[in-house]
Amino acid sequence: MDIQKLDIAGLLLITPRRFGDERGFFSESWNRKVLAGHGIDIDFVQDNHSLSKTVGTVRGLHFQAPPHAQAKLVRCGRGRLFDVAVDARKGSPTFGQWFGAELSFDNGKQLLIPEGFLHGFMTLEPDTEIIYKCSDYYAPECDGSVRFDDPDIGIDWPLKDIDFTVSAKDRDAPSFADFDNPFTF
Ligand SMILES: Cc1cn([C@H]2C[C@H](O)[C@@H](COP(=O)(O)OP(=O)(O)O[C@H]3O[C@@H](C)C(=O)[C@@H](O)[C@H]3O)O2)c(=O)[nH]c1=O
Repeated sequence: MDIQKLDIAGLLLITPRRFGDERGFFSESWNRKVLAGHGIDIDFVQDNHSLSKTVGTVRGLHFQAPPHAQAKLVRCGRGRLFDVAVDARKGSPTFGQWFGAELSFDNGKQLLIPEGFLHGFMTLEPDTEIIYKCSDYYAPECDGSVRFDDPDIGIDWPLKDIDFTVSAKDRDAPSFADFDNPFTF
């Protein structure tokens, strides 16, 4: 398992080893002990799985506020997506900065996102599936979102001149400057 620390403290890009043979491959998609050996011991309690039918579907930027903040371990089950985490921790030296990575079925990469980040993604292929572990249960009363195309964050989304598929909630999300930010570093 290759574990790469990123420039924003707490974010990790993880590439599990794949054991290929004539049947296909085998891979450990999460191993608590291995991550604990790198100082990250997260008690994941919920797994999420969603399918996005069209290219250019955007979900996010989302977070859950304390006391139900969530760390997430994100991977792509089918297709290809651009996954993004935004540092929303007030006082963080990288506050407001974002990191994005292509996660695909083929590359098997995973993004580990601690509490205090906004998370979102854009699909790059039809029928793309995302699967992610969460460290707290869904708590709709703590659910929040920020506009995915907020100019203050300035995410360089890979697809530009297409009609994005976005939920009504995400279309009407507040800006990064205006959202009720519960996170500190
Ligand atoms: C997130 C979530 C949603 N739901 C329900 C609520 C709603 O009726 C339906 C669809 O919810 P949403 O529109 O919020 O789904 P979606 O836009 O896919 O929301 C997700 O986006 C990504 C980027 C994240 O990081 C996740 O934490 C989550 O916020 O599913 C649950 O039952 N449990 C959950 O954990």
